[in-house]
Amino acid sequence: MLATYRRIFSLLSARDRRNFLILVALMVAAGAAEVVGVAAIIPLFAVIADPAAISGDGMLAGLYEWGGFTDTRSFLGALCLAVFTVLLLSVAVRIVTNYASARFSRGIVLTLSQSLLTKYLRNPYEWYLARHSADLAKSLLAETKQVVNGSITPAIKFISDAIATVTMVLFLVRLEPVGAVLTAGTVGGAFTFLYWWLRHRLDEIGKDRRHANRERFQIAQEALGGIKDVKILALEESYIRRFHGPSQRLAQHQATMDILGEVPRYGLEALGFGGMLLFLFFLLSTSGGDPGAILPIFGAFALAGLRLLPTVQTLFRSSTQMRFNQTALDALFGDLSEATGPSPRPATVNLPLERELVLDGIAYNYPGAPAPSLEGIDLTIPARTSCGIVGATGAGKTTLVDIVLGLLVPHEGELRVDGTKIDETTLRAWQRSIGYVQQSIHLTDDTIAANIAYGIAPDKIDEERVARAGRMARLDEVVDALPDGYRTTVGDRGLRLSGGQRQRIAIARALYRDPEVIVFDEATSALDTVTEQEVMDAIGALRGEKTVVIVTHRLSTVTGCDQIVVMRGGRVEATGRYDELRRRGGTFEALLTGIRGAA
Ligand SMILES: Nc1ncnc2c1ncn2[C@@H]1O[C@H](COP(=O)(O)OP(=O)(O)OP(=O)(O)O)[C@@H](O)[C@H]1O
Repeated sequence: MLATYRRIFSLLSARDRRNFLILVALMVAAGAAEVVGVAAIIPLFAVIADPAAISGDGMLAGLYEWGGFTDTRSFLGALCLAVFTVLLLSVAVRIVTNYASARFSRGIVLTLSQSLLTKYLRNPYEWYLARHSADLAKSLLAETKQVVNGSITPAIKFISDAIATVTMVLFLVRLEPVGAVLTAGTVGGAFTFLYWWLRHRLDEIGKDRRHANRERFQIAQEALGGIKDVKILALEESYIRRFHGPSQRLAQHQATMDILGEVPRYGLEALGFGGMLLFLFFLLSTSGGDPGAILPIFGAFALAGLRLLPTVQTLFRSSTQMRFNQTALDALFGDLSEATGPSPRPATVNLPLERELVLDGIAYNYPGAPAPSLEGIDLTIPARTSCGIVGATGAGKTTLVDIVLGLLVPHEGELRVDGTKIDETTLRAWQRSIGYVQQSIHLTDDTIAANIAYGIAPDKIDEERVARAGRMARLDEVVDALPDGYRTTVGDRGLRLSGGQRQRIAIARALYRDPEVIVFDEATSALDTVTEQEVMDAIGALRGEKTVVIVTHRLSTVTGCDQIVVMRGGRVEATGRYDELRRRGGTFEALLTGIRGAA
């Protein structure tokens, strides 16, 4: 349990820690208020047991006189009212403490998911290569909630209940040491033994709950993300069945956890009742059988027991919950404490490409890959020219483009823009100069304009820029035919648009920020030849104005390029214009005649 607290504390921000200390102070006040509430009953029972207590020189007699009471009945009535008020006040303090605890826990969900998203987004691109996006989304949304509900809230509740219990037990010890120590020892011992006995089972189901939840997210993402394949291959039933297994495990583990946390309640009620009878017997035998002498103490113990029973039960429940959710907490802690690389400095200006882009002796190895994916790449791309990168599958085209985009950092060699080396100090400025179009665009369910001005707040969208980017991408002919023009909604993930239209939106998106360089990564591969021609016309219109890099399988896409780079096995095999390369043969000739496997 200490490990849970250590982890939780390390996840809290300085502000959260400060608030936590305030919360603990409130909990101590609530514990004290509870004791006062119970202690208030003692004078009441003392008067009931012995009305003579109001005469003489005791505290009760003093109160009787100070209040100007004339008979025992009215004094008892006033005492009842006072006890009730004290009890109400103690309940009010408890409500305020519980409210503060709940607010504190809810606030942590926000802090945690925010820090996790910050951590994820600041990680370099390479970090994402080894991760499943469904897993990240699950951690961000579902697991943070699970950790807060299952670990942090119970941990806070545990402290609050422990403070209340300890304060009350200390008060009872002062009142009647033997009875108090015996009761606390029996109940505490029974709970500790039960927790010890259940701990391995809780670890086991806690671990499997996390696995089952991960499987659910993966299956849901696969099924909903690939809905076309699911429909065509009639995989609906198979996915429904696959989803059922982990969902059932998840529900079962949660139910087991709930019942394990509740089981001792029934035992505790019986134990409490039996204990009270035993205590009564003990008091009667030690007081010489005088019921009047034992009534105040017994009353206080009975009331304290009434207040403590649910508290002790929650103490146990909180500890089992913490144990059950330890795996989720550990995983979240692991993600949050993972070191991120240095964040590239933000840039406010572009690093424009005026003369040439140089790749000098570039080599790159994917993490864990046995062989380098790029080696000895020397390449010069003059500004405002077009460069086609071709090669068989696995030749290293995408890796090369990711290096140019600054997503991957080369292990050897360097990338230079007009002589400036691209490193973490210049990366952001370089990336501001690049527009990127990939094979399939991720469209949001928003207007065409918002999709072109991707990532920009709706009130900041520059409509003129949208129209200009649209014109350059040859999108205006499509948009002009729509009644709402650029304000037309594209529908979830662009289902209402054809492939060519979607790709033209992708080009317009890349052009919105008016970049000097525009990179097309298999941007036309998924299109038919007629649609490809439309998109190629749009790309052709950029020639001479922008530096264009086109990665493709299809040689028809690069016929007009100023330079074509032929990749093979992670190296540059040849460079030249289309006709030159055709004459030279080699991989280019093989690609031309459709022979694959040259990589
Ligand atoms: N995340 C990765 N981890 C390990 N190896 C990788 C990873 N991505 C690519 N590779 C390897 O790097 C090499 C180059 O891959 P790359 O994707 O750059 O080729 P490509 O020419 O773009 O292929 P394609 O035309 O099929 O997209 C391949 O051998 C591939 O297996």
